[in-house]
Amino acid sequence: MTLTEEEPPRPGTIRLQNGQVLDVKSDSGRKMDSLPVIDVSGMYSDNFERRKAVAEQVRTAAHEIGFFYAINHGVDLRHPKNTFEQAKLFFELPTEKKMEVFTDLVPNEYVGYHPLEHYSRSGHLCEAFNWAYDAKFDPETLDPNEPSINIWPTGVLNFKETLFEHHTQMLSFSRRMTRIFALALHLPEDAFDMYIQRPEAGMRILHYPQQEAAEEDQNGIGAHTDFECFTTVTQDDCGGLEVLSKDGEWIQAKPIPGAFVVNIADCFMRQTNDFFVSTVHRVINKSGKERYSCPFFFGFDRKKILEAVPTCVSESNPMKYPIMTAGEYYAWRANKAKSQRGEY
Ligand SMILES: O=C(O)CCC(=O)C(=O)O
Ligand SMILES: [Fe+2]
Repeated sequence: MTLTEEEPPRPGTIRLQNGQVLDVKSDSGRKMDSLPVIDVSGMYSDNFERRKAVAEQVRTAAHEIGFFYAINHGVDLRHPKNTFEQAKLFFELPTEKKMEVFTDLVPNEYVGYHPLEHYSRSGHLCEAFNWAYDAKFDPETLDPNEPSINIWPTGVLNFKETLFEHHTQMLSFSRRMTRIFALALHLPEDAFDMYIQRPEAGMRILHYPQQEAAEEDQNGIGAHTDFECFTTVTQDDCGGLEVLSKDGEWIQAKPIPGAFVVNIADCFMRQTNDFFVSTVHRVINKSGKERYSCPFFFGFDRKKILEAVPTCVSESNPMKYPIMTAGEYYAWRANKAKSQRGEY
C-alpha cells in the first residue's frame, strides 16, 4: 500500500481508499447464505476450551471471508431498538438543525452529522450521525477526565444518553471479541488488552432513504472497507448490506433477527499481514422502505504502533505494510474520506 495519489481505476475494478484495487465481476448481489453464522455465547464461558472453540470458528471466518454473523452475543436487544427510535427522531429533524452538528465543524475527526450525498462522487444515498468514544461512558476507563471530541444536537431529548447506553454495551462486547480475535490468531488471550484500554470506538446511526435510481447509478453507501480492527453492525429488517467475495461477486448479508454482522477492518488486515481479510462491502437499499443501521467501529488506541502480529509474519512472509501508529492511520483515512475524492 502507498500513501500517494494514483491513477483512476480500470473499468471492472474499484479502487479503495486504502489503496487496494479489486476486480468486481457482477454488479448485482447474489442471494446466497454463505456468510458464516457463529454462536459466540461461548466467549463468556469460564471454560477455556469453549472460548477457544468460538475463536477457531472466528479464525476461519476472518481468514476466508472477513464477515460473519454473531448470534447469542449477549447484548440486550432493547439497546439497538432504542437507538433506532432515536435515529428516526434525529433524521426527521430539519436539515438546518442537523447541520448544527455538521461533521466539518470538527476537522480531522469523523464525528457529527454527515448529510446526504456529502462525501461521494458516485452518489451515496445515506445520512449519518457519528459519535466517538467518551471516557465518561466507559466503566473500564483509566482516565475519566479525558475530554470528549463529540458534538451533540441541542434540545433532542435523551439522544446522547440512549446512544451511549448502547455504546457502553458494544464496548464491552468488543473487548470480549478482541480476546477471541487474539485466540483466533493463536496468541495469548490477553495479547491485545493493552491496546484497548483506551480503544478507538466510534459508532454511527445511518438512515438510507428509499432508493429510486437504478442500483448501478447509486449506492446507499459505496464499496468500501472500514478503518479500524473490526466493525459490528446492527441492521434493521430491510436488507441491502452486500459483501464482496474473494471471487469478485457481491453476496447479500441478509438480516438475521437479533444477530450482529461482524466484519474485519483495515487495521486488523494490516497487523495480521493480510491473514484476516478486510472485506469490501456496500449498501443498496432496494427494500422500498427507509433503512436504518448502526455500526460500531472498534480499534486500537491511537497512541499504539500497529506492529505485525507475531504469528502472521516470518522470514518467508515479511510484513507488507509500513508501520505507523493507529492514530496516524485513522487520521489519514478520515481526511481521505472527508476530502471528497470519491474513493471509499
Ligand atoms: O449500513 C450498513 O449496514 C453498513 C454501513 C457501513 O458499512 C459503514 O458505515 O461503514
Ligand atoms: Fe462499512
